[in-house]
Amino acid sequence: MFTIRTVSYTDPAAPAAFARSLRETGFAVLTDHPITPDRIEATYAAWGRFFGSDSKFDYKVNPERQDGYFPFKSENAKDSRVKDLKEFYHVYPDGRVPPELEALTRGLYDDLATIGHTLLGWIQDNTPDDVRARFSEPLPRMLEGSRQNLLRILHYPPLTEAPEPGAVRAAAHGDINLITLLVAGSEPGLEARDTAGNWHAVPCDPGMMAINAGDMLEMASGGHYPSTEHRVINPPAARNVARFSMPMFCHPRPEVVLKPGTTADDFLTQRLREIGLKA
Ligand SMILES: O=C(O)CCC(=O)C(=O)O
Ligand SMILES: [Fe+2]
Repeated sequence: MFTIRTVSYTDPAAPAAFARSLRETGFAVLTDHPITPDRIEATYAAWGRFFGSDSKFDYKVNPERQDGYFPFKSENAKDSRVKDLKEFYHVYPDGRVPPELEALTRGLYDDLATIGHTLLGWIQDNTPDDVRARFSEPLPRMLEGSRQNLLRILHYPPLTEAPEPGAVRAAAHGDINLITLLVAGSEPGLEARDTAGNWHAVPCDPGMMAINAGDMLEMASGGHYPSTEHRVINPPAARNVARFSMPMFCHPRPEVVLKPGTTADDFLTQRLREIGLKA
């Protein structure tokens, strides 16, 4: 059975149910979280204007710092030959954000980072002792003082022509980081894969937030929390519209040891090469 549990952020039983869902499926869905649908909609609208204007080309990604604008077809999933049908912008605390988007985006960034810290505390407290003993430090502490958390603003344009065979909005992949927080996308399309290879739509009604475990949490927990593959499928012909989403990737401080001999920085560098974002 592959059941992604939906838990209320305010329910005292939420932390245990949340950790259980992550353990069983690599995913969990939160309701009653503090980021309101209005705010999400306003953020998508403002970034939609940015992606619709040529000023985005003034913010082209700085390959050293990885901040800024990544044009359409920059990234491929690990081991995928074709590029994803998306353009996106990477927000880091030390990186650039266009001035008209600064207040909205930085506010959201900070609130998501705080929620991420809380959720890592829930996971920490609800992980069996033998697994917890592997963590080089408590999970929430891995995030404290981190400048590496990444808010990615994604724009998947409507499909204009028949895409290259195999090209999708986002090909199947696992995330690199500890956990990812995904407020509801502007359209459906996100799916998660169970261990038998079947795909399941991830609930994404307004007001929901999906959370998934990434490769770093899988590694640090010795596989207790699976980094479940997920993808974003192309829109149906009857609803060929743009889709916006904004995953917050919670990343440890670079020197955090994920497993003996591997720091977060070592792991990130290796994975960025694999997905074509770093030379
Ligand atoms: O657009 C989405 O809903 C998910 C995007 C995603 O999985 C990613 O960027 O890693
Ligand atoms: Fe992802």
